[in-house]
Amino acid sequence: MTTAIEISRVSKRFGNHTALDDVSLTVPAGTVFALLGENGAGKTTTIKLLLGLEEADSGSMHVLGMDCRREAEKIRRRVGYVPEQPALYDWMTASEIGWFTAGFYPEPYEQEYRKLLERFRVPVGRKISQMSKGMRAKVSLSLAIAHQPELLILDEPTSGLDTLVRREFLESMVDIAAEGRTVLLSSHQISEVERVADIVAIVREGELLVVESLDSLKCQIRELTITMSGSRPPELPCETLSSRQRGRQWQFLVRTPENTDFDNLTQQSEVVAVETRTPSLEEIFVAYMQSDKRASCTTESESLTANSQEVER
Ligand SMILES: Nc1ncnc2c1ncn2[C@@H]1O[C@H](COP(=O)(O)OP(=O)(O)OP(=O)(O)O)[C@@H](O)[C@H]1O
Repeated sequence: MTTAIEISRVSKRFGNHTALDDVSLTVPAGTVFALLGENGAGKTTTIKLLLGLEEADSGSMHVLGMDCRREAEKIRRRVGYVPEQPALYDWMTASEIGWFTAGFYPEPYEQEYRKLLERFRVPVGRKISQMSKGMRAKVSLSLAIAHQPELLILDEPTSGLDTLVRREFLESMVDIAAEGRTVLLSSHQISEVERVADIVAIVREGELLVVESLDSLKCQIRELTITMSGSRPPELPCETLSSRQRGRQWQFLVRTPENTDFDNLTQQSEVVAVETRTPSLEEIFVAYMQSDKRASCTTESESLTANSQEVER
């Protein structure tokens, strides 16, 4: 397994506020890796540290084998980055901004950029100031990928874009990963992430709660709806991420080994019926946000390694 990003025990504080707290994770090359978290969770901070735009207080970070502190400039040359609010020169046309940016990269940057504008149907002669939000986003993405970076980092790439543009963006990410390149994506649009991500990391207030392949998360997390004849809650033989009671019905999101058979729960006294369902990524995300316990990252990184090998195959 080759590694695109390696973050080891990184912490970052802004004054008294801890933006990242002892975060470690590995992004295998050729995957779409999604960083999920609520506002202020530390997603943008992670991205800025990776690009050397901020410096970590402790720990180490490597991108494509390069040290984020010492080799930031080299990293920025090899990585494509679409920030949350791309800063584009408003007075330039789409074509001019491509010509200008081409000066920083080897050929055939401009040619590739023009092909991308054509694919995204962006009018090349239109000034950035006269473009819609979606068109600007497409220009940003084209600028970020025209040098065919091995790693593309996108911070909230689809927020505020319409469904069709969002779909185009997501399809480009899948295409990029299919070519063996890596995409790191920070997002609030969880249902979209579910369509494209291979690996998901959930961050809450600077803490990494889980990092795992999406397939494995979806195999191991189940929603259980248990109907009881009395008021006592059922006893569960597994880790509970969230629970909710409505009268005599209990709903749990639980984490269990794959293929756990819950039928034998009906042997417990007062258990009348047990139903199971695979939750959506959004439901899993909400459960982690509401869980008060920090999940064991050691176990999960172990399973991540196993699952990344699965992804590679
Ligand atoms: N330059 C800074 N100075 C002070 N505090 C900062 C700075 N940058 C980020 N923070 C704080 O660090 C925390 C993490 O911010 P960050 O921008 O990484 O969150 P985020 O997950 O990207 O949020 P969002 O989804 O809203 O963009 C927040 O509490 C934020 O206020």
